[in-house]
Amino acid sequence: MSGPIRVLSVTSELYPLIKTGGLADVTGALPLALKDQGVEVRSFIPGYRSVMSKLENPRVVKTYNNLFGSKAAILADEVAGHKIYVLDCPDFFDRSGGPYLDENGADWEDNWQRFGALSKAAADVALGKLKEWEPQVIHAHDWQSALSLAYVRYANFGNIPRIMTIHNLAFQGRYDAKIFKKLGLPKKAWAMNGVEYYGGIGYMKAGLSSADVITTVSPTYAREIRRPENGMGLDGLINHRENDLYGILNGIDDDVWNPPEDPYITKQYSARNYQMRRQNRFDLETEFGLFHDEDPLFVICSRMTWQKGVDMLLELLDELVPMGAKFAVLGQGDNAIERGFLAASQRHPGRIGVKVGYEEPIAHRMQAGGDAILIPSRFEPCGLTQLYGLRYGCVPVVTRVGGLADTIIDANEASVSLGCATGVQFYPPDPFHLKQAVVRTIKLYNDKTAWKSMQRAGMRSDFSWGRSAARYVDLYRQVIANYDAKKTFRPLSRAIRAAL
Ligand SMILES: Nc1ncnc2c1ncn2[C@@H]1O[C@H](COP(=O)(O)OP(=O)(O)O[C@H]2O[C@H](CO)[C@@H](O)[C@H](O)[C@H]2O)[C@@H](O)[C@H]1O
Repeated sequence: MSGPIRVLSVTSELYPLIKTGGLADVTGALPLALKDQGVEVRSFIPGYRSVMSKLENPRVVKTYNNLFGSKAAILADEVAGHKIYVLDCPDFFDRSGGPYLDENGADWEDNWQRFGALSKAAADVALGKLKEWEPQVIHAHDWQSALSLAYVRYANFGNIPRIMTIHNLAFQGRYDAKIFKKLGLPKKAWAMNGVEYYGGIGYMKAGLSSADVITTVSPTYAREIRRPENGMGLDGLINHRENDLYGILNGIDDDVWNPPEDPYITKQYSARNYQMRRQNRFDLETEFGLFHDEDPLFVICSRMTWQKGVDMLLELLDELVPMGAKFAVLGQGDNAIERGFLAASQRHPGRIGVKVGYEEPIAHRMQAGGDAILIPSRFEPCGLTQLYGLRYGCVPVVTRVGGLADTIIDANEASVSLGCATGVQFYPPDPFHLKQAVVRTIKLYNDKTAWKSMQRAGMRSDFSWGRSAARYVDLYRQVIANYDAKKTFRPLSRAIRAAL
């Protein structure tokens, strides 16, 4: 094959243009890592207000008079090293509030149209309707772009290999059956192996059943979602697709998350002089209104949702503070959880500091100044904040689930004596085991030799994108090779699957 592999990545978030969570970090970093490995990724994203304001030199490459009832255009641009196509559709995307939620935190009522339109227009690009560029693979991320694979699959003309990546199965985009007619898909798509899902429409379901290959963001999560307790109703389908399912661990963008050159922190440092973190710790304590003392400083930087298990921590705070733990908390999400943390900070001034909101610079300062980052997730497809913690010498304390299980080496007797422990793991995710983990962490923190060794081992570990990007390259190569002249996909052989 000559020239770079051409991939269209379809996503509702992309750092640094629009981010609400880890999806943006991955779709922002992976294309750059793939560029170094001979893949040209162009990303297809919605023209939210914040995205439109960051465009530099947009060109109109396609127009629509009626895309789900609205006028729209596809713009091409290059921003922050990314080649992007932006769906400019003011009716759907030019509004205040977030990408998925309005200012009151409710789902936008027209999300099915907004992300239906995104998917339809992305499928047009995939099917070669732009004169300037034709991709060889379409790669969709999460439910918001999943329908693009169905549009490609059911198109009358053209077809290319279709890859679906699950970042989080908890969000699925489920809608009433009555929207089916408005999606513009053929009747045959209304089927159990199509877009129909428990009598309605499931966007994630449609993506999973239309994909040639499915990936998720860690090997352990790939196994977990095959079980009813983690499959969120899709475990049956996922088991049916077991031969097409791959777990590829996320990496981190080590230019963005880079302590020696992080512009957001007071004192830059590296693995060699990480003691300089002390100044960052002091400043973080000041920023969160915490006492300056030697007690361990736990940081939490997370969406405030059931998934993240932060409600379990809330229950325990009144017991943990007297044990000598201090907490700096940054997050937003569930109102009851946000209120709970704010109330706890009132009860324990100087020991618990809380900021409700989304602040990228503070997220960096927490990693650079915290002693340990707490991630008590009930499930975690990969998790990125533990990887940032490793790189910043902020020791991760995590549940042994999903990507957290794959990336952290628990501090047991063997790993501590070998100097390869990088964090603390606990299981199952419940308040009792969380409390034990915090107690164990405080003990380790007070053993200065063990603690330094954990920080150093974490900072030595390499979770940059290189290796994982190489797995995506292999996958792209294989799916392209397995498309025959009739443009149908031959499932990958067992030997190839094993090699991937
Ligand atoms: N209040 C706040 N202010 C500033 N920054 C904040 C913040 N709250 C969170 N963040 C940042 O958002 C990102 C969250 O990363 P996670 O891996 O926890 O992703 P998330 O659960 O959103 O995404 C899903 O997708 C990713 C990507 O595949 C998976 O790793 C993950 O398991 C899955 O649940 C990090 O960059 C973190 O620093």
